[in-house]
Amino acid sequence: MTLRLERVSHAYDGRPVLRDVSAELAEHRIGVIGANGSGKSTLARTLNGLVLPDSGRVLLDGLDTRRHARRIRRRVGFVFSDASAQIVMPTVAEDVAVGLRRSGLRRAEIDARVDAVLHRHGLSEHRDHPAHLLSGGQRQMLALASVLVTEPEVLVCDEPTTLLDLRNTAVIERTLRELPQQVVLLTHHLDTLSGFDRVLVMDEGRVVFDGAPEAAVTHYTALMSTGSESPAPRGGRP
Ligand SMILES: Nc1ncnc2c1ncn2[C@@H]1O[C@H](COP(=O)(O)OP(=O)(O)OP(=O)(O)O)[C@@H](O)[C@H]1O
Repeated sequence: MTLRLERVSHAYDGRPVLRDVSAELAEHRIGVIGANGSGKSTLARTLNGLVLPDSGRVLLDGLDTRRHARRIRRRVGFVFSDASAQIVMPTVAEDVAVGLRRSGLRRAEIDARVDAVLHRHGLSEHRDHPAHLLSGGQRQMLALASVLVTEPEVLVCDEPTTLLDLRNTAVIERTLRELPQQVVLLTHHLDTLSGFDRVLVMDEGRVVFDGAPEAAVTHYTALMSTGSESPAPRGGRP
C-alpha cells in the first residue's frame, strides 16, 4: 500500500503553498514537520483528496485522488487537530457509528464494532454521553475512534495533540504508536518522532529534508534558527 505524490503543486488565491512535491510514502510511521504555514496541512489534505492539487497527482496504489476521492477516503482516514470540528453526532456511540452508516453492515454488527472501538480507546463508560461534554483529551480520542472504526489502511493525523495537555498528548501519542496501520503524523512535538521510520521537513511548500527523525529534527532546528532574526536563547524564555 503506497501513497505517491507526483510533482504536486497547489496555490490558494494565487499564492503557492505546495511547490512541486514528489514523494512515495510507504513506511509504517512517517512524520511531517515544518514552520507554521509551510504547507503541511495542505500536503496532508491532498493524501485523501480533501485538497485536489492544482497540478501533479496523488495516487493511492495507482488510484488518483482526482477520480477516486471517495474510494480513497475509505482507505485513508484523517484526524484533525480540533476534534470538536470532527464530532458530528450527539452521543459518543452515535458519533463513532456514523462512519459505518454506508458500510452495509447490519445494526448488530455496527453496534459490536462501535463497542469494541470504544472499549479499546477507554471510552466505554461514555458510550451514551453527549460528545460535547467530554474533556479535550476524550474528544480527541473520540475523533480518533470514529475514524479507526472504519478500519482505514492509513491514518493521516494533522497535529492531533496541539490542543491537549501533556498527559493526554502522551495517551494519544501512545495510541498512534501502537496502531497496526500506516500513520502519517503532522506535529510540532518533535519528541514524538523518535522511533519513526521517516520524517519529512517542509519549508515554504517544499520538502527540504526527508530522512531519519534525528537528522530531520536537526535540519528543522537549524532552519528555524537561520530563518529567525533574533533566535530565542536556548532553554529559556526571551
Ligand atoms: N483554505 C485555504 N484558503 C486560503 N489559504 C489557505 C487555506 N488553507 C491554508 N491556507 C494558507 O496556506 C498556507 C499553508 O497552510 P497550511 O495549513 O498548509 O500550513 P501548515 O504548515 O499546516 O501550518 P500550521 O503549522 O500553522 O498548521 C498558509 O499561509 C495558510 O494561511
